[in-house]
Amino acid sequence: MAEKASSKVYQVTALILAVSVDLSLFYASGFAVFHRLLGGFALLWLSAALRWSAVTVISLLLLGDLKPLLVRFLTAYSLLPAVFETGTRVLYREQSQCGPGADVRCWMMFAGASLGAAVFWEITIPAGSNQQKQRSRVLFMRVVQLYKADYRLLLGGSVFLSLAVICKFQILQANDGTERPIHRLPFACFQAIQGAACRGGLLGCAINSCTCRIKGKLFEALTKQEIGFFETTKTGEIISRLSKDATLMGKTVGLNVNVLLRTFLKTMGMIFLMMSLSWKLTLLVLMETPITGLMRNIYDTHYQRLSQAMQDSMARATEAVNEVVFGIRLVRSFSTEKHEANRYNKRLLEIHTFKTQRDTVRAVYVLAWRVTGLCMDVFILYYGRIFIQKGQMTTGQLVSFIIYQSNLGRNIRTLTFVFGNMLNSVVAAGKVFEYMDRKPLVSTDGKLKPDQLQGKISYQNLSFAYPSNLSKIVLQDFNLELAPGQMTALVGPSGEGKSTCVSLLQRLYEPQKGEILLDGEPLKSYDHHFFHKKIAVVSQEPVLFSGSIRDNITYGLTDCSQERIEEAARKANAHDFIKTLEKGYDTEVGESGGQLSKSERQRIGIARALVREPKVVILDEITSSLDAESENKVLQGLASCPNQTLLVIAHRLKTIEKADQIVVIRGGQVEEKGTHQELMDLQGSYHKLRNELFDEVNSPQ
Ligand SMILES: Nc1ncnc2c1ncn2[C@@H]1O[C@H](COP(=O)(O)OP(=O)(O)OP(=O)(O)O)[C@@H](O)[C@H]1O
Repeated sequence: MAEKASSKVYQVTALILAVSVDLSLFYASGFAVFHRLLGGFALLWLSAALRWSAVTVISLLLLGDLKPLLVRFLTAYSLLPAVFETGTRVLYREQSQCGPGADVRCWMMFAGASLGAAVFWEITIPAGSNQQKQRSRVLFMRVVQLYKADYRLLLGGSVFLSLAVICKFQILQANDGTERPIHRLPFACFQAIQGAACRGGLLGCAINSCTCRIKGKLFEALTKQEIGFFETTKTGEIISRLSKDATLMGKTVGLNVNVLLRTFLKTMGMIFLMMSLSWKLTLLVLMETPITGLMRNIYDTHYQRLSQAMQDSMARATEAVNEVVFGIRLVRSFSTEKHEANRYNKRLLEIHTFKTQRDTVRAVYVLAWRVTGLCMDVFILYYGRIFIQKGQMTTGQLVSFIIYQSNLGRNIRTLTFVFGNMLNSVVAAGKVFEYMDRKPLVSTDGKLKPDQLQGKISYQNLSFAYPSNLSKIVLQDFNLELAPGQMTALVGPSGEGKSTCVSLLQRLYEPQKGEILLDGEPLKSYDHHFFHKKIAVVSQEPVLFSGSIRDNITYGLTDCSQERIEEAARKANAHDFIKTLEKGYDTEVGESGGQLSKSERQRIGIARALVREPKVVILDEITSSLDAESENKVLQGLASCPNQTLLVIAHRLKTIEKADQIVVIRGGQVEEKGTHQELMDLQGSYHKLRNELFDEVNSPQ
């Protein structure tokens, strides 16, 4: 306690000492300058340097470590009096009121101004933003690289841009009331319009072309991601990156850089013209820039936050619509129309709230921005009048200056706006590149493509949890062998890991421990296309894409003869029903195969798997949509390919009994395995399970 109190006393004493030393130095430097002890500016700046050293050393002694904001404050605070005095003497050839005879009001004014400047600096260029800047630069250069293919369009656009800017100046100069040739005005106008139109057209083409390229690349990268990625990333976010962020990113170079460059050139030209009329008024006008920059910065932060929140709500609203459209049968049969309408209204209200907040922020910003512009106009008129009275300017020059200034004001506002936009587009580019650069956790760069494949599968000490729920171990030390040419049936209670075994064999996920071998080689060492041609899967609900039956059967294959298609369809027991259709194999299946029955979709799914002549066939509960006869025919068809390894998840007793090996899975492990007879004799899990299934099948409804 006593220690704390003494430390407080020490700090207060040190602070008083620091302020006293600084005030003494402040007055001493004023006194020395006043009496010209060392002569003019040299002394002014020497005393400023001395003050800076003194306050820095004292602050270091007091605090031990100086934060960047404090360093900025101390620097501004020590140097400001010297800057102010030098400026007044050079510009007005007189001493400022805060010169040698300065009083404590000046001291406080400098302290306040320095604090304001340091805080402004901190907000606009925060300390530690170097890393961020470096990253933005790298991202920007990467976007520029993407524009490489459109360099001709960009080059043409830049030429027309320069032309338009030059002509605009000619127009302004011809109009500013000074003695410049007016007869060239119509030509300059024509050139400016032509330049602007051609520039817009060419750059627009470049933007569109680059945006398409970005979207294409992003989509390609997305399709390579593992399933876990899609399970852990929101659909709305993926769609937002593909649509909004990719579009924003495409505009980075083509639009923002173009506007930035054009406005920058115009601004520079305007400043030059204004300087030639009155450099003092020009400096006054330029003081608006940091203020509008700061306002824009604050506005951007809030606007982006609210826009993001609004987009998230929009994605949720779209999701709600999608769910209802896809599940309209369920909605109707549970009569939840009102409930769904309320749910959607709630989402709309959320969007509306964020939109209102965002618009309010925009309105406040526009108001502040207009008030700043108005204040600047008043200042210009006030000082302009003074300069006219002093004979430093003519009325004509002031009018010309005001014309330029209104142009400059517009340009400065455009510059801050485009700069903000550019930062946004670089942030968007960062998000897009994050997906483009993402390496899928399930790699697809294996090279192995053996001429002969037996189809022997071994699960070795496999442990696995789904990426969306890593805490729940689904398979643990799982070991299993599937022999070539044999049929293995996976059975077990629901939710014990049967489908997970299949997903891992398809390489939809990567196990956390252990691995699966195909003919003694890890699955990941096989070439991606080769592997998926050799392992075919038919799932419970096969997905069909819109197109013909033929397109769906040959999905992903480039050359596939009609005989091969028909043979696969026969094995899948699909050929007969396809032949009865008016257009046969050219019949359109509709969106997601909606024009076919569940069983027909299933059989086309089986034909699609078999046409690839795979070595390993996986049937994941196909019995749920096939009747016993169809399933029998499918299994017979599969039996006609004796070398195929068949893995079946089934609940139908007859299917299971036929298997060469039956594996009971419970708790993510193999509990029992053997033939039907062996397991029945064992009187264990399988026996019990079978009795349960038998009871289910025979129970009176
Ligand atoms: N994509 C997923 N993300 C997270 N957990 C999952 C996922 N898929 C399945 N699970 C969980 O993993 C466990 C095993 O599921 P799996 O689908 O492999 O069981 P199953 O034996 O095939 O069941 P069923 O016979 O009902 O199809 C379940 O507890 C399930 O909740």
